[in-house]
Amino acid sequence: MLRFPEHQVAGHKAIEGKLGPLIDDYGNFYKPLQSKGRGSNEVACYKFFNSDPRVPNNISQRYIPNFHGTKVLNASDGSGLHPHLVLEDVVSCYSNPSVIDVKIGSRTWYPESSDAYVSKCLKKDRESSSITLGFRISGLKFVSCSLKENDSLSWQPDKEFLQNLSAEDVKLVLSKFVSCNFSSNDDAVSLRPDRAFVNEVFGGSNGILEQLLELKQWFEVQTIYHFYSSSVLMVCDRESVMNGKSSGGVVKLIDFAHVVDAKGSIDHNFLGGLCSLIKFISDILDSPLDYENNCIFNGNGTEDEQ
Ligand SMILES: Nc1ncnc2c1ncn2[C@@H]1O[C@H](COP(=O)(O)OP(=O)(O)OP(=O)(O)O)[C@@H](O)[C@H]1O
Ligand SMILES: O=P(O)(O)O[C@@H]1[C@@H](O)[C@H](OP(=O)(O)O)[C@@H](OP(=O)(O)O)[C@H](O)[C@H]1OP(=O)(O)O
Repeated sequence: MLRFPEHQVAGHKAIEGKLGPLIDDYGNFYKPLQSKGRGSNEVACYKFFNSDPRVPNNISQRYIPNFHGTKVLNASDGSGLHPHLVLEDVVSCYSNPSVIDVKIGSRTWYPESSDAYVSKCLKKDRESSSITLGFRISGLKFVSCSLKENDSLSWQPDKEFLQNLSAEDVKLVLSKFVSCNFSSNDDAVSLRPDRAFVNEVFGGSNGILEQLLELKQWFEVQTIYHFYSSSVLMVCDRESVMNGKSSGGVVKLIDFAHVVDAKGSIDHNFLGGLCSLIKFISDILDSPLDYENNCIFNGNGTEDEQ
């Protein structure tokens, strides 16, 4: 039985009669091929990552979701049969994952985009943290550890909220990804993050920071593709970490609709954004309390002095 992916945090969604991804009980994530060549571009990329020896094994096996070809399925929008990419559902092995989708790059439009497309992307890049930080948080769903009755267990702010985050807000949101101390939607933006899992999830030899650094090493040399508008998806499951079942978090590279031929040059746009994200995560690991002592998040994308 196919269903809407309950842990999907960004992108086109299979809700309100729209075309979006579906999942099954066997760990598959079915992403509909998008129109205007985006779907076929993505299929070509996944095929390439699966088979081309120029992509090192540590990159293709660890950071790219497994690809199982394409399958024609009934589309979520009721329009009939539609081809879908069959991907590994990278959150299927977790019961309550926290997920954050970070769109990398200060520029999300690809070369040869139409003027209208450039304007659309540039507007979003300017309004969000993309231009200033080299990345933006496209979506998230964080699960708290609260076992109190009536407490909401997850925080999934809307798109408008995420679109307006300052650098400090981004730091706080990333801190919340590794924290335990929020229990309702409102608390989620007003409490100081306790960073209960910062070392387990961001730190350590298997943690997210190390994974991002490994990805960065590849981007420092790869001249095959430029990844416009692609995301780094970061996942952690607090229960598994607490029970010692899983170490750290998981990093995956997703969304290859606008990946283009690099023509032999480094992808500075992606590399720059990745370095910036790495810096944010290193800072959170290295100086856990420096900014939390000075401000709290008031939920409006601004800070209040304490
Ligand atoms: N392989 C996967 N396993 C689990 N979840 C996934 C996977 N791929 C994508 N997702 C979920 O779906 C969301 C959207 O993915 P993706 O960016 O590929 O879609 P999109 O519709 O192309 O996005 P956009 O509208 O930004 O172009 C991600 O934020 C993530 O929550
Ligand atoms: O609707 P489209 O043409 O698929 O374009 C989507 C766009 O609608 C979507 O924005 P929003 O409507 O959700 O605000 C973009 O998401 P971001 O806000 O994360 O940029 C998609 O990236 C667009 O897809 P594409 O970039 O392939 O044109």
